[in-house]
Amino acid sequence: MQMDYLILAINPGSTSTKVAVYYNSKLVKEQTLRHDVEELKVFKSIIDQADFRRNVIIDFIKEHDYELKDFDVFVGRGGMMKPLKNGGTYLVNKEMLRDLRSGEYGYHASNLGAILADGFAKEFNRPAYIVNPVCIDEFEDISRISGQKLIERRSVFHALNQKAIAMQFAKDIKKEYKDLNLIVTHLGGGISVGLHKKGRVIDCNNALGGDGPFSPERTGTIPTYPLVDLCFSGEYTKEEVKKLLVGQGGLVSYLGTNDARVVEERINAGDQEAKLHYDAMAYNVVKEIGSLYFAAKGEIDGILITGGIAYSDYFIKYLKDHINPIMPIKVYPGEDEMRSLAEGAMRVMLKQEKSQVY
Ligand SMILES: Nc1ncnc2c1ncn2[C@@H]1O[C@H](COP(=O)(O)OP(=O)(O)OP(=O)(O)O)[C@@H](O)[C@H]1O
Ligand SMILES: CCCC(=O)O
Repeated sequence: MQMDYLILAINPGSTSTKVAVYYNSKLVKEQTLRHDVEELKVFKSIIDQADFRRNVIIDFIKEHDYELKDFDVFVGRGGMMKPLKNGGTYLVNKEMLRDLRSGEYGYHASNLGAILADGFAKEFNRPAYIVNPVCIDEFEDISRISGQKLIERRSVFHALNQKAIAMQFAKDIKKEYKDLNLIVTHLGGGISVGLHKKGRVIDCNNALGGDGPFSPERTGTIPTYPLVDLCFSGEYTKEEVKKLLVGQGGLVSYLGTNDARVVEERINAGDQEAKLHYDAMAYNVVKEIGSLYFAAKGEIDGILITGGIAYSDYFIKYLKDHINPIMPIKVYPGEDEMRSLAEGAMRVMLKQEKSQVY
């Protein structure tokens, strides 16, 4: 059995495409290729971005003197598919690609993970996988109840990173993930706050359309009656309304950017509008963490903060000022998604784990 593998990990996010080369579990090269709102605006749908993101990845590969045929395995972030009861590594198959392309379960940048990995893999007859997709569903029944029988709450969140960070924290304190109760907050283009009870994410805001805090580019929970009025105003198509909620919501709608660093530059230059809306985003994150803290009766072993915005001293100070008096937060800036993708693929290649079938 071959024991050494060169892996290409592909992680399409709402504001970036992250690409990494791993030699077995060892990181060789990693790059975050950022996409401006304007750059992505020209595409009608996320699936239409496939060629654009594929070319960006090919440029990365060439720049680092690799060729596609050098890779033994391709692994992508998993997207919006039917709810999956089991976490882990899934082989990309036809049914999965069909659901990701059709958008039957929704569209998100991560739908492109399997599509791009499969496209590369097919050229050289290599396998393509996804790991812990955003549709992992470990909700308890009580978390599904929305308040309207026709609408059920769904588990859609940054499963790959939330789980990776939760496991990292468990390791740091020399405990097992399955023995801990945690609140994990991912602060990216989208924001998710999950309640992890003994290794299962039993509640979480739906990071994609959406409840919970607003994010750099999404509304999260908004007043429902005005939303109904907006839908029936005749001014917007269904797709346009969805875009107002995801893509053109949150900071984008107030400040015209999804880049928290740009917002902070404006705050530093004295822009009060920027400060008000950025603080409001932090305020809403605090409220979400607080609600899960009490939902868990305060029996929480750690409150963890991760994602791109966790690099921000300003944002973290706001969270600390509000949360630390109850329980000190633990900050893991950025994400561990690329390593999680590579390790998920490795476990299957080394036959330590069987890949799951979608
Ligand atoms: N040093 C920093 N200070 C403040 N904000 C930052 C910093 N670095 C990145 N960010 C912000 O983090 C956000 C992007 O986070 P991240 O890279 O985790 O998201 P993504 O992968 O594009 O989307 P998602 O995580 O929702 O899939 C952007 O708003 C970006 O401006
Ligand atoms: C589930 C949402 C993932 C993202 O925001 O990127």
